[in-house]
Amino acid sequence: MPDQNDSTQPLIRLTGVSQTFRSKKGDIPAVDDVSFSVGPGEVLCLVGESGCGKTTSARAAAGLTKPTGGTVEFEGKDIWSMSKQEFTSFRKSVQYVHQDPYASLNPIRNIFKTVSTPLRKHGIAKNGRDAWEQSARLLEKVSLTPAENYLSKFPHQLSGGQRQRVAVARALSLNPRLIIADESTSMLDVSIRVGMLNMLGKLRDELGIGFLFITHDLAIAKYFGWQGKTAVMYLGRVVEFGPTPDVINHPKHPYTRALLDAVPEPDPDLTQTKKPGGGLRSSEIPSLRDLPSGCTFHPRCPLFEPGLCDGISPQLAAVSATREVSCHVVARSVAAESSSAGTAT
Ligand SMILES: Nc1ncnc2c1ncn2[C@@H]1O[C@H](COP(=O)(O)OP(=O)(O)OP(=O)(O)O)[C@@H](O)[C@H]1O
Repeated sequence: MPDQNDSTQPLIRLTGVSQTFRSKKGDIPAVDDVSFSVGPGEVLCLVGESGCGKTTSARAAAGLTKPTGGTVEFEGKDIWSMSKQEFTSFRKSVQYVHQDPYASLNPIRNIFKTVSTPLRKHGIAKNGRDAWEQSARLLEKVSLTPAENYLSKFPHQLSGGQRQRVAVARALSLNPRLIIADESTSMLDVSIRVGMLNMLGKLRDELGIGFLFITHDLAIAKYFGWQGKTAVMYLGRVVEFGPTPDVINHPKHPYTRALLDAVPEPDPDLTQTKKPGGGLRSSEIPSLRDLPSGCTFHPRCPLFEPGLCDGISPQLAAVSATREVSCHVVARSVAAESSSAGTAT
């Protein structure tokens, strides 16, 4: 059963997941052959430009859409082969916190009603008084204190940061094992963002909640996912994967380097990684309906080699014990480095 804690399995595992949307103008391969997993208390950041398939992958992980290919497992069990009861239990265990809390909170429901509805619906709160007390405790967990000051308020009476905390409190009401946070801090001011990220980090540490954290901003991945892993996505595919410090301090894929170059902030660690040549040949993102041949990044890539990169599609492959990169040129130079190291010894 998904509610039971099986520590040998990751919470969520996507294997070869693809999602093609049908449209009148043609198919849209939004996600192609994406694999990743997140365990209890772990953080995986999915990073990439708008439209690269982060939300589509996250929605597949949450069971909100059934992918057109591949499998999604929760604690080792294929979610699309689960019984109705198991699927309901899985959906409680994996909670999605949306980008825009104002859009996801019902404006005519006060905060008590917002937070207590799942408690009542799933029989977690026995009666009105219990629902009030549990809702207050949930608000305290997200540092909205004293909770009594917030329970009777409506979303429009709260700041953006406070609304986002209410959305997290509502997600916590079902004791989730995994939270999918989709750009959940992008609409907030920097100081409020940091407070929110610290609060999410506390939930990860204290409650052992796993996080799939979706962001276009590598600086946010660095802050929240430093002890976790980062997968960089481009046009529906993962192009680089590894421990966050390695990906950020030693980016290998030219797209990851370009994303780091685009981080507009005086962070000395990130600035140090900006290397000449990380700049793109083109700023234009190709259409998913008309993907470039070979490596789909080749029209923008500073390492582009005609005949190789526009001819063969690279696979995401291990370049070290912990890193995977999808790039012909990087794979070749890693292979050359290891063979010359082998010759030297
Ligand atoms: N239901 C849908 N029908 C058709 N196309 C879709 C649908 N959902 C997403 N897409 C398309 O799939 C692609 C990937 O979208 P997705 O929202 O997953 O990207 P994203 O990386 O999360 O972007 P953003 O950061 O802007 O949210 C986009 O081109 C998008 O327009």
